[in-house]
Amino acid sequence: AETPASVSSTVGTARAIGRLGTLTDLVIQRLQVSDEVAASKFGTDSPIEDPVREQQVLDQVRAQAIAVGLAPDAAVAFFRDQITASKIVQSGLFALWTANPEQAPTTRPDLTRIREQLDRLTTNLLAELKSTQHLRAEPIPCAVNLVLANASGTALQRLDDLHRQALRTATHSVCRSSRT
Ligand SMILES: O=C(O)C(=O)C[C@]1(C(=O)O)C=C[C@@H](O)C=C1
Repeated sequence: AETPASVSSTVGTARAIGRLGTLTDLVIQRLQVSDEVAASKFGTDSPIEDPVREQQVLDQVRAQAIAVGLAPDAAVAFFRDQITASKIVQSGLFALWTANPEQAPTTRPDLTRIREQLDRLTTNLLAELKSTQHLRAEPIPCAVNLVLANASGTALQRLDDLHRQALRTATHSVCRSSRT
């Protein structure tokens, strides 16, 4: 039988299953970073929605998509979903922390640092969109792999209802976003 230590180290390195596993892991990481974004803003004057930053993210996506040979409009659409999903997580956590102040974060992470993390995830997500583009153009294999990756990623990362809902929003166009 495995000891608790080996179980937790297995979980720590566990990866979502299948050909969309890495993409799904990166999408989940971005949602988990959104918890940090929420913690950086909660109890401050900074609103969840920052249209100027959103435009910066999407401009960066468009430029990098062209550079790696992805259809820029499809890449931008995928990242609009990632931003929507981030706002779902942030609003859900704000509501939770407002109703249950004892669960609110006690330290406030630096948003500039967190955005650097998000920028690195943008690059990694675009690379993964590129390396899955042929699979994503095939509707049935894509759908099968997406279900597998989402189910395994949800279980391995023990996502709660809020993050599951965000994951669905974040991945709903994965099997269409390879269109040129
Ligand atoms: O950078 C932020 O302030 C975030 O909240 C993250 C993020 C994103 O997902 O990239 C989400 C919502 C904001 O409108 C801008 C950007």
